[in-house]
Amino acid sequence: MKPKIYIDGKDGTTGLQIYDRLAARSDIDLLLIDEDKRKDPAERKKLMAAADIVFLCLPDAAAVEAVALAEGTNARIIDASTAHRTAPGWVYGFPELKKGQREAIAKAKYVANPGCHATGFIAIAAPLVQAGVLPADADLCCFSLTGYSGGGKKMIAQYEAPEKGEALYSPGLYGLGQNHKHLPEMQKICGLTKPPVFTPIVDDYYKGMATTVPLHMDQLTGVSTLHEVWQVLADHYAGEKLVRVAPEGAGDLGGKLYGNAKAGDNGLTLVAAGNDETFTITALFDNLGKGASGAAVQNMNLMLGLEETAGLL
Ligand SMILES: NC(=O)C1=CN([C@@H]2O[C@H](COP(=O)(O)OP(=O)(O)OC[C@H]3O[C@@H](n4cnc5c(N)ncnc54)[C@H](OP(=O)(O)O)[C@@H]3O)[C@@H](O)[C@H]2O)C=CC1
Ligand SMILES: CC(=O)N[C@@H](CCC(=O)OP(=O)(O)O)C(=O)O
Repeated sequence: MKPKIYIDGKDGTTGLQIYDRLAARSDIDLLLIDEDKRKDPAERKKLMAAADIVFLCLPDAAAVEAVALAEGTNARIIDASTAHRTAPGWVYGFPELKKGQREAIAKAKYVANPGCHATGFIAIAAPLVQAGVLPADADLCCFSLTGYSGGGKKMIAQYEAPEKGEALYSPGLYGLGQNHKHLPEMQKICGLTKPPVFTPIVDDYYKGMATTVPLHMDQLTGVSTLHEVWQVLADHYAGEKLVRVAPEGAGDLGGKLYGNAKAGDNGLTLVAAGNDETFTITALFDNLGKGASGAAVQNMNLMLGLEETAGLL
């Protein structure tokens, strides 16, 4: 029997993108809810009870309610929201994080899919902390560009309104109170003692992210060249199919990194550029790919014992 999958919130930005990645697959059965009942708790519960895996693509509060709704069923849950990413009993859905992470995801009942900005930051900082190169108490900064689809249907409507305000044609810095909802997972999953100073920036393009951590070499221990830092990342991600480390420098990319470089892709590319004193490491990916829906499908594949990249390459 094919595994049964239900996407709660299928008509939202993340839900639709998961649907797009699964609709043509013949190795799973998608359970679809009647359009007029998509917010009806009783009907949603019925589909959850029939499903092996439920994706939650809902606002945080609705995701918490949905988990309660699924209680008592055999459904395993992949939550795309921020609600459970640092919650006990949930496995963080970033398989490349460390040894044993994919096995933990494969067995989990509850998987929290990473935040989009958090995905970029963690892809950079976690391997450096694990290798002992980046001290856990480092004072870090991070800035992160995202397309407007990162804000879901409401933000998409604002940016695509025919008479949008002049400001929306230019990059917008937000989270200036240092209270962005991804900060707790950025700190905890990397094993840092304090959060980075974080500047997310949304701009007038649909999708794609460039998340950057600038570093001074004297913040690191046991390394003295950019090449050695690059090597730590290259070793960590050796053999990975969805995360790759680009050759050192931004040369291959014409010396410039664009926020939409990986739009439409499910992978993530790390670029280390600069010199042996000051440098940046940037994660390029799609907020709707490795930053949300692609990652969610990768986690589903692992949980079902299927090829991890099925439907993603
Ligand atoms: N967009 C992105 O790049 C990313 C999003 N996420 C997270 O994924 C989750 C979904 O975000 P996103 O897809 O962008 O948001 P959207 O607003 O685009 O979609 C949310 C969907 O949930 C539906 N919904 C809301 N409340 C309920 C409810 N009680 N029962 C059933 N359905 C409900 C909405 O219905 P309606 O259509 O009527 O509004 C909508 O279709 C969020 O938690 C977000 O933080 C995570 C990573 C990246
Ligand atoms: C442009 C924009 O507003 N983006 C959202 C990120 C969306 C996202 O990643 O949501 P999760 O926290 O559920 O992962 C933000 O920064 O809040």
